Amino acid sequence: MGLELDLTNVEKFLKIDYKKYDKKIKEIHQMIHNKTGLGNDYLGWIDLPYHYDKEELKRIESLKEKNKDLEVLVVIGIGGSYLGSKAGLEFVKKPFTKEKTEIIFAGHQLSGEYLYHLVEYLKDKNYAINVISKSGTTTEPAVAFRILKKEIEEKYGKAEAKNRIFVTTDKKRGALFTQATNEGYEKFIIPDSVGGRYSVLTAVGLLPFVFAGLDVKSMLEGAQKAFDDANSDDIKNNLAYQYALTRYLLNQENNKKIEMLINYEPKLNFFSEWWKQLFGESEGKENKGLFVASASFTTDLHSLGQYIQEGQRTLFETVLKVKNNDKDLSIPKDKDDLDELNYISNKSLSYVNNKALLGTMIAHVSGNVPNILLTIDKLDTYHFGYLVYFFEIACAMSAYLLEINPFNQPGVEAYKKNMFALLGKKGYENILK
Ligand SMILES: O=P(O)(O)OC[C@H]1O[C@H](O)[C@H](O)[C@@H](O)[C@@H]1O
Repeated sequence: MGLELDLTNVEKFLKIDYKKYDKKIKEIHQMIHNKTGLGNDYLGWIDLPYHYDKEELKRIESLKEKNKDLEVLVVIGIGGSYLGSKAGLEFVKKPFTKEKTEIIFAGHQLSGEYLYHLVEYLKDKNYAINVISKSGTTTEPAVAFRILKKEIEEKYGKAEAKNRIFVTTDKKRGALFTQATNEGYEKFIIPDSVGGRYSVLTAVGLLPFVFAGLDVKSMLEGAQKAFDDANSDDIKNNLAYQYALTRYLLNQENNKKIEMLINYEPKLNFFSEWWKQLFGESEGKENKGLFVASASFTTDLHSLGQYIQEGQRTLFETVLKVKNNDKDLSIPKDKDDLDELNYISNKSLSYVNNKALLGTMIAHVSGNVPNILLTIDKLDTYHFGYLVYFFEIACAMSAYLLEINPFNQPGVEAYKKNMFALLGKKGYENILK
C-alpha cells in the first residue's frame, strides 16, 4: 500500500540511465540523511513520520476533547502554514457534508471582502482560532489575526477569548511567540529545523486535522511507509528518487520548463496547491527549476487542454491517478437515448473517468508531452500522509540534483519590501527610490 510509478510515457522521449546517476543519487541520499547539504539546518522534517512530537499530539487531542462542541475553528495562516492542512482536509473530506467542527481558513490573502463576510458568519457561531505562523511576522495572517482577535474578545470577553486562541509558532522567538507568551495562549511548536512548506506533519497540520476529526494516526502511518520506501540509496528501489531524477532529466536533457500536476478528482485540487509551493519555493532560484503548474481534468481539458495538446512543447505532465473511489454512481439507461449515452449505460463514472485519463495520456503523449504516471489506491488519510512525505523527499533530491538549497526562499522578500515601502513602513523609505 503505497504508490506506483509508471515511466513508460517518458521513456519514449528520454533514456533514463539509472546507472549513470547511481553515484550522485547515493551521495545526495547521504547528504539528506546525514544533514550535510545546503540548508542542512532545515532537514528536521526527514524524521517526522516516526519522530513527530507525540506529547504535543496528545495535547492537541485533549484540547480537541475540551472543545468538542466548537462549530467552527478558524485557521489563520499562509503558504506553508496553510496549504498542507487545507490540502489534507480537501483530500479526505466528503463533499457536501458538514463536519461537526467546520474548519475555515483566513489570513491566506488580504481580501477585506473575504474577511468581512467571515466576521459576519462567525457572529452567531461557537468558534475558536488557531493562528499559525512560523516567523510570527507574516503580514497576511498578522492582519487577519488582529481583526479576528478583536472580534473574539468582543464576543466572549478577554478572559474567555484566551481559551479560544491557539497559537502555532516558533519555540522561542518571533512576534507571535511573544504575544502568545504575554497573553497566555496555548502554544504549539513549529520546530526550528522544519521549514513552513515541510511542516504538515507538525502541529501546523495536526491541529486542524485533529479538530476536523481526521484519522491522524493513519496519516502518520502513511508517512512512515513513504519514509521506509524512500530509505534506500539505490535508485532502482526508490520511487521518490526515480521521480526526482526523471523530472530533473526532462528539464536538463529534454528542455522541458514546466511540470503540470494533473488530477482527475476535485478532492486533489488543494493537494496540487501544496505541491506547487513545495517545488516552486524549493527549486525556483538561481534561474533554475521547473515552473510548476497544475490542472484538474477533465474540467481543464475544456480550457487548457488545447494548449497542452498543441501549444509550446515546453511542458510535461505528472498524472496523479486514484485507483479506487470510495463512492461511485452508474450511468442510467434512457429509453430515448437522445444524448447517445446508452453505449455506456450501467458503466460507473470511475470507469468513464479512467478511460478519459487513458485517452488523454495517449493524446498528450502523441502531442509530445511526456507523462509521468503516479497511482495511489485511494483518497484517505493514509495516502495523504504517504504522498506528502513522498513529494518532500523527492523535492529535496530534485533540488540537490540542481545544486540549490531546497530550504530557503530569498526571492519571496522582494514583493514584501515593496509593499512595506508603499504602505509607509518605517525603515523601507528608500526601497522604491
Ligand atoms: O509561517 P510563516 O512564517 O507565517 O510563513 C508563511 C509563508 O510565507 C513566507 O513568505 C514564505 O514564502 C513561505 O515559505 C511561508 O510558508
